[in-house]
Amino acid sequence: MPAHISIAESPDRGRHLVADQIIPPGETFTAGQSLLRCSRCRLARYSSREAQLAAWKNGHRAECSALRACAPRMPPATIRLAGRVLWKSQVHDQHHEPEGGTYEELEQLHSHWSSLPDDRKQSFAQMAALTREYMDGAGDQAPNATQHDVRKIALLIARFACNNHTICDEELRPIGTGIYPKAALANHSCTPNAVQSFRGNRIIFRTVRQIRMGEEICISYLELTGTHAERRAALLSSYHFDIALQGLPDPAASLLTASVFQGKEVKCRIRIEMHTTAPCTTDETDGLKLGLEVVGKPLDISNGVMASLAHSAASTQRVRVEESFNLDAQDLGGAGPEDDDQQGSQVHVDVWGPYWTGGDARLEQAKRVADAAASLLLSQQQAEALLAAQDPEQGLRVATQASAAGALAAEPVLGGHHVLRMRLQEVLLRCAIACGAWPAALHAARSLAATYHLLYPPIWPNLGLHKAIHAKVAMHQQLPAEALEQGRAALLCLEQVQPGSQSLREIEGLCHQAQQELGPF
Ligand SMILES: C[S@@+](CC[C@H](N)C(=O)[O-])C[C@H]1O[C@@H](n2cnc3c(N)ncnc32)[C@H](O)[C@@H]1O
Repeated sequence: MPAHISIAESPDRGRHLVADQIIPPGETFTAGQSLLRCSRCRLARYSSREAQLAAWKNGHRAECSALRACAPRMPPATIRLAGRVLWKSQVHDQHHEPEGGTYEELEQLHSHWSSLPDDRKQSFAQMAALTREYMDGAGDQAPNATQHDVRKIALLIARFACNNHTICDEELRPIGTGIYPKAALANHSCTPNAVQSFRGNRIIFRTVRQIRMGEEICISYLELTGTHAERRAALLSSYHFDIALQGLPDPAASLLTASVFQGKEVKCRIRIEMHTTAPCTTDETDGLKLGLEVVGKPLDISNGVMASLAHSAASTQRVRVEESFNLDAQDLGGAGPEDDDQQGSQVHVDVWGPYWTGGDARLEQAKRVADAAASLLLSQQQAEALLAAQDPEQGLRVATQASAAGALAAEPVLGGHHVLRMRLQEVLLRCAIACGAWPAALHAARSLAATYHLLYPPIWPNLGLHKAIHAKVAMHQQLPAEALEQGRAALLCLEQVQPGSQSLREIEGLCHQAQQELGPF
């Protein structure tokens, strides 16, 4: 661990990383090269002859025999990774402790075995049996049965499930998975103050805002544009902890779900997510009782915002509604952004709305929302399928039609920043780029920029990459001023989270070209 970061432990969050001093934004620290890595390639790749020799000594010799024994088939990534870990654990090099962590450190990580449902236990046990079979293929290199019994391997695979990192390239495309026992000590937050990136098989953490002394360093285990419900379900099923219990009021006692974001540029952002829940009390005024709270502080929301909340708060048991709003500081009363500690952080507000209990008018509205949401979802799925089938033109047609239908509706039921609209625009953008439809791509890039601004922290890799794409598309459309503006914004972001990357160099070149086209003035 770097000198200014230590490991702490608490009953509710387990072990976690804590800053021992103020850490400025953009600071990097490596949590090590992977003890083991599965690159999903056919053959292991090495950066140098020394690395190759070291890997041979560290277990690749056995791995190579096992891989040859099952060729031309290739074991799944998890099984290969488990094999690598176990072969490597047999080699005890007393002079060299792997930078990423030791096998002993790996064994201390959570497996959550006792809380796993039986079908998951069974599936891990099956994978363990297959790992054993694969490892036996190494012949005289195979581990002996007592060293690596199936139960032990199943526990190891369960540990992978809640500690692995997905290794991504610079464009954030997944290229493999790795286990990093030291980096695995970083806990999750939906308002992370650090982000992980990869250079080769090395994992690097970067701070995305200033971290106070004593503050926990957290990354996000998930894509941040996922809805609260999606994030909650994924964290519960894969990582066995519940974000609903963290700083949120008891769902049974409140009515809607939202997250308020506070940042420097946009003072406050509110993200509303609707869930259907068991019917609960409503007040006499409009059938809606808002139980809003910002991490324990009461939230005083103005009437105008209450009206917008009420407007979006239509839901049925089938459909979840999520929208993002810009709020002025005064809308947030006592929870305004003057508190410096809250700058750039996201504050959750829980609001639950059993709208179907509100009489015929509410039911009618809920039905319209459900129909609009279902149509957006269906079009998005169709466009994704067409893109995957190498037919981006058709995908673009489907997505454009659905997008236009929503925009042209006399009274759009779902707002412009609705999560389903965002997902439709994402596939529309990919289709448009794939078939060179630059005007459509530019339109989608602009509309996504507005939504991403509400959902991501100001410094975040996905945001930087989107601005880079927006800049490239604007350049294609011969709009150098827009390309320069977006390119510079992308540079500001990527310099902090991906310094030295190829994308960064490309955008520097693009900004230079846009500047030249604009001329000296
Ligand atoms: C990758 S490990 C992080 C290190 C872990 N705390 C430990 O003690 O080994 C993931 C596990 O940490 C715990 N965890 C991570 N983030 C958490 C959070 N925000 N709240 C509670 N527990 C969390 C969960 O048990 C999760 O399965």
